[in-house]
Amino acid sequence: MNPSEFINLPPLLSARGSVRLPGSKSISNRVLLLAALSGGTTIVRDLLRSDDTDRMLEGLQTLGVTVESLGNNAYKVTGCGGDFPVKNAELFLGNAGTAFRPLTAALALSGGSYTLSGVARMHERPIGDLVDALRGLGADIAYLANDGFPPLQIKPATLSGAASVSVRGDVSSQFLTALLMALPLLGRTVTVEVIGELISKPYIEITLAMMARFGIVVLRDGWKSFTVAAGSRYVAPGEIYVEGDASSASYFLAAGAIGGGPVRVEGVGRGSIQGDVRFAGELAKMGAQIEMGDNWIEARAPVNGKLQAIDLDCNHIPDAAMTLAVAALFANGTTTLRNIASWRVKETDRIHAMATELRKVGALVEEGADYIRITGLSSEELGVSENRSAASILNPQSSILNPAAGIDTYDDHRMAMCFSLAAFGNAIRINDPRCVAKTFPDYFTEFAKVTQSVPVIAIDGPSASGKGTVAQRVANELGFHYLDSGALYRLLATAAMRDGVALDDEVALAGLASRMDIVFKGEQIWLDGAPVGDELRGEACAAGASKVAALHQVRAALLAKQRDFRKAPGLVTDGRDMGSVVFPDATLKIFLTASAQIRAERRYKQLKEKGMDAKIADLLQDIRARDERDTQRSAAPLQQYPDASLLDTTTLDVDQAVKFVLNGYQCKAP
Ligand SMILES: O=C(O)C1=C[C@@H](OP(=O)(O)O)[C@@H](O)[C@H](O)C1
Ligand SMILES: C=C(OP(=O)(O)O)C(=O)O
Repeated sequence: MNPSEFINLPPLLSARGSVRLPGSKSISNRVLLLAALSGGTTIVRDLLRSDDTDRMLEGLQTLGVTVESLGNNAYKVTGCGGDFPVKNAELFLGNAGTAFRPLTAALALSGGSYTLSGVARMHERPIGDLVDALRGLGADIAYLANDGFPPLQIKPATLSGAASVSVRGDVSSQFLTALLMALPLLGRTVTVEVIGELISKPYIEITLAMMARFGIVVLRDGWKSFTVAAGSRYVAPGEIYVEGDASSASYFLAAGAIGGGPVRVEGVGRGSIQGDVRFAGELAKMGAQIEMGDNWIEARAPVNGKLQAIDLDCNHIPDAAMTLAVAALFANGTTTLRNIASWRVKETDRIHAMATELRKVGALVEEGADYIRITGLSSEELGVSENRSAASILNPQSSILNPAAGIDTYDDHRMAMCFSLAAFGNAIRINDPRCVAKTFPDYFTEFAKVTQSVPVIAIDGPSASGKGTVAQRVANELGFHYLDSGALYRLLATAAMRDGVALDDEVALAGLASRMDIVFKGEQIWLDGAPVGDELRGEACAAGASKVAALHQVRAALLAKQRDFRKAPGLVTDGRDMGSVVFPDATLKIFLTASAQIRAERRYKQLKEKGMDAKIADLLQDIRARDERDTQRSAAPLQQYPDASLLDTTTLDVDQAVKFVLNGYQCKAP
């Protein structure tokens, strides 16, 4: 992992489309292990390829199990009937709970010498309850560092012959899963008694369903005890398909609910054995419209457009519940997610991580030992109009607007995936996005395919080309926001002179630049709530603007400021580097120009109308000199980029130019 990497997500307007889900992590790793423990070969299709499943695949191969890739995520596993050929090995299992816990149990009962280790965080994730249970069966397991935690040393042992064993169920269900999957190796009847309230119950259902596919029916008394009968042997099912991952589905379903939808996920549905499909029902409680088929689920925004807060016991969906926490940002009211103590011992302390990062985007968060309570900033609370989409509702003062900040992901794939949804509020930076590789390496590519960013029409061009007039008119026609980027440096100079900030105090100027509240309304510009008049065009202001524009931190702050104007439903902006530097992903880029002669004539007419005196020849000379400077400068020189359409207005009037831009946008609109 490289924590210095990040991905910048643009502000999102909407979500629609369809995603084929990668295979379920929980099913993939169970199937691989059970296939290895079986006699015979198993063809596994649609297996998840990710860090967690790679750790299981490597582990099995180290143990001497033959796994052959057939291409297209299909694998042939030749089982060893529970007798691993390699009796002495060191396994590195990363941070994969579904590899570490089940392999610990299987190896503890299989008569070899093994050490099992993982990443640093894995060595902080508890395993004591499982080790205690295995020791109850006579297994020889030692802690190599801290008691109760990996790394572990397993040695051959004389197993006890006990008919029953107890395991605690209130820290992780993976301990019970691991025991159940390993018990058939003993060849005799053993009953597992569960001590304490079993958490994450649906994962036990997955375990039982997979064991059944490999020929072993576990007898059960509710959630209290489970019996594996003597003579139970895993039998390879021949061919097995892995369902799509229901936890991974949650991000796309939430995107549909927040961003309008419909967003469809393919690979899980009504027929799924994964508990996380119930996430869809919980999203429906927030108002989302959900439809479900046997192998697909589709989500849309609520009929009235607004998600509602919920108060929910999330013990049955510990992983997908994280997605609800971020969806809560976009809901009216306060959402409480309860009974999630297990979040504290997963990839990171997820309650703390979630609370910290949600606060960065402006949410009010209360964190408890086993709950999290989130108040998002709903449109109602901000008093913005009804027809505004969920976008732009986040707190404009939040620290995430500082370009140097970003959402930290704590090496937790779900933190990264969850916070991609916050882009429906504002542009967002996600740090260390590659941590998604734990379960979904292509996540951000897939997410980009079903989300549409807030559109930007970027109009660049030389001075006096009339681009400002055209841009304002286009913004009015479309009901979009408007940004006159050239005015920003002059506004900063004005604000600095107003506040007595020295024009060479880089740090103070950059702070002022990010604090300035600027509104463009038709021809009028408002700075911090007051209209700015002709002083913006004055000599003092122009000189101040050129001084502040030379300062690096000011340019960075103003870059962020310009990007903040990108709010739903869209932005029209004019300047010199809008399409090339500020909004390189603009929906439509126009290079608007006219001959120098016609620009001089237009400027002359403008000045005349204002009662000012001028000479066309002088104006023409000025314009030529300015063109020369703008095209020759080293920082973002003025030029038509290959992805911008040329709009030469030499022979066009304003109406015709506006029409050209609107037509161009029609063809490209999201
Ligand atoms: O058995 C499984 O496949 C899993 C069980 C759950 O863990 P806990 O039982 O520790 O909650 C879940 O969070 C994890 O991602 C996968
Ligand atoms: C808790 C998780 O992983 P693990 O299987 O490592 O427990 C998870 O994927 O959210």
